[in-house]
Amino acid sequence: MNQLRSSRLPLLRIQPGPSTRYLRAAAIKLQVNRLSSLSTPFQPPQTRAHIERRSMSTNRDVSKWSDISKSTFEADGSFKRKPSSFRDFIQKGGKFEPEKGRYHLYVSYACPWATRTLIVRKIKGLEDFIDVSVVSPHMGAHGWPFASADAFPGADNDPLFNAQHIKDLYLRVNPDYEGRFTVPVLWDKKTSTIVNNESSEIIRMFNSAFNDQLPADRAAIDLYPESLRKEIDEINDWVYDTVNNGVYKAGFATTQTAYEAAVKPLFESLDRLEKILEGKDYLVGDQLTEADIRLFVTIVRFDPVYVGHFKCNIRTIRDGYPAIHRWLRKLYWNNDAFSSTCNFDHIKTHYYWSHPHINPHRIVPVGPIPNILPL
Ligand SMILES: N[C@@H](CCC(=O)N[C@@H](CS)C(=O)NCC(=O)O)C(=O)O
Repeated sequence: MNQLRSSRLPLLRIQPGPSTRYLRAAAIKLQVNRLSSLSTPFQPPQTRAHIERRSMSTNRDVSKWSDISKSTFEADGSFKRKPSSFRDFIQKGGKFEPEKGRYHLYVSYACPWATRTLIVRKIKGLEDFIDVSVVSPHMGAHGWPFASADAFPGADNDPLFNAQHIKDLYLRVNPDYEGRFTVPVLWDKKTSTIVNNESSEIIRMFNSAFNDQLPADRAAIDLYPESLRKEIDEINDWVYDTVNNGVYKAGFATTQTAYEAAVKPLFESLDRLEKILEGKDYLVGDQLTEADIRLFVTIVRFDPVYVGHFKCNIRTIRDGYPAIHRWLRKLYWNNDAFSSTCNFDHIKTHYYWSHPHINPHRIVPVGPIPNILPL
């Protein structure tokens, strides 16, 4: 009782009534619980920075960046993608040396940008060099959750910190981080930081940084060969703007004008790609390059998601673009790097569930059946 009296806890006031005895017992139990949590005997010493970091990452309201339904759009109703924030490189002699097992890749199977990195990791045979964790496709108010927060089939827990969401990793690196909590994230276990969160740069690193340590046949695979760089850069440029990002610009537009300003160039670019791919297996030269990988991740999502969810419905790939369709199916059915990294359940669930501002009832359409046609 002495302890009770000396505590600063306000005593609960209980009005007399039929269940007074039950309430009084509950109130005493509550006081005791509060006291025992106050008198925890030993707390491991923590640095001030540690305490601040923890409280910043847990208490600060970051929903403006984590919750896509709170996104603010441009005044003209258009969607503008912000540049990625972490732009370091894995390279010999640099801050981030190419070392087997040092780096961890956080991805979503739903995300086209993240899937680029999975495809290149597989093509280059880097599975033993860089381990991967997959988030749940339900990107909600806190952004991307790990399985511990949302046990979706195929999702993983965070093996490094048991983080509940991708945002926890960003805030661990920088408690003041102001930006979107995107995947992919390439994480350095040695210095506990994010090396890079820009897929176009991660795939370049995977293409060459580990070559010295890879078997000769894998090291020889070059998805960005010197002789084709100019052509690859040129095609990447307009494909990024009008196709990869074009589907998002159409889907996230909040005015008719902004929507049409995105959907028309998108289909003009598909028409252009159709011509390029007539009688060809690859976009640039006669070999698989990063240009194919960067386009593939958008095209494989096109009929199952972008046609309906993002209103990119002037034509479908399967009915409107025979050359693109053949190129898509050849990559998917003939190369395991493309099919094994493609999870249509995660893809469809993510888009239709995660954008309630577009699809308020979160109903996932059943079709198209099948998601991708046989060759
Ligand atoms: N430029 C980045 C874009 C990555 C990106 O936007 N990822 C999306 C998923 S497809 C994301 O994580 N969005 C979370 C958000 O915006 O809150 C890259 O290519 O790596």
